[in-house]
Amino acid sequence: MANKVIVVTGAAGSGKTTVRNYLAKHFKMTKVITHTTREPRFNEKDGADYYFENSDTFNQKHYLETVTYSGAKYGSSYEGLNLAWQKSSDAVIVLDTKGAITYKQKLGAQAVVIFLQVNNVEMLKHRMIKRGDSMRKIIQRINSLEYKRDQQLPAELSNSIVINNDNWDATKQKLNHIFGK
Ligand SMILES: Nc1nc2c(ncn2[C@@H]2O[C@H](COP(=O)(O)OP(=O)(O)O)[C@@H](O)[C@H]2O)c(=O)[nH]1
Ligand SMILES: Nc1ncnc2c1ncn2[C@@H]1O[C@H](COP(=O)(O)OP(=O)(O)O)[C@@H](O)[C@H]1O
Repeated sequence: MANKVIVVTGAAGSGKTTVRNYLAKHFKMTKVITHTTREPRFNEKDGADYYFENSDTFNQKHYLETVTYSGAKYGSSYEGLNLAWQKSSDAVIVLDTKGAITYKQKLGAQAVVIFLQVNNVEMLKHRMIKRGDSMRKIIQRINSLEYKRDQQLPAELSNSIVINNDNWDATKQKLNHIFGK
């Protein structure tokens, strides 16, 4: 079977990580772990949520693409993608919209992009609070250009699957329909 990667993108708090975990659990997709220089959140584990790096170790990997998002560096390595493909032909990765565009350009039909949106952008903030992010981090994020940019579907991703994630049960139904359950 040809290798594929599902790219989940959208604004912070739109539900990307939740969707990724659901696809990994119910559709036997392997998560691609990406690299970041941001600090781990209280419940995050190195190697499971991200590879947490400092600026030296970050620079030692081989990247398909890297971005700066809200003051930290993020990058998806060839090592990470190939490791996922060794485990299953379907992989799933969470990226900002800039990374999703690069993935689509580099991987073409091998990359299937899902863009998540919510109707009310105030919801995004409430979800970050619920997730346990610190107020300082939330304010920094909300004021970042990347956060505002990722609320809109970019023109380069106009052929993506767009899912409104206001309601989790409705989102699950859509994912089950798309991925055949
Ligand atoms: N382009 C790119 N974006 C990434 C990568 N890893 C994570 N991201 C994105 O970086 C942004 C910030 O991620 P994070 O700090 O975990 O915040 P969260 O999205 O609110 O959980 C999100 O849009 C992630 O999808 C990567 O390797 N490349
Ligand atoms: N449809 C939904 N309705 C309500 N809460 C949701 C929904 N989808 C995700 N969440 C919650 O919102 C918070 C942010 O979701 P998360 O998946 O971490 O977003 P992202 O990875 O896009 O930043 C989490 O606490 C998650 O459980």
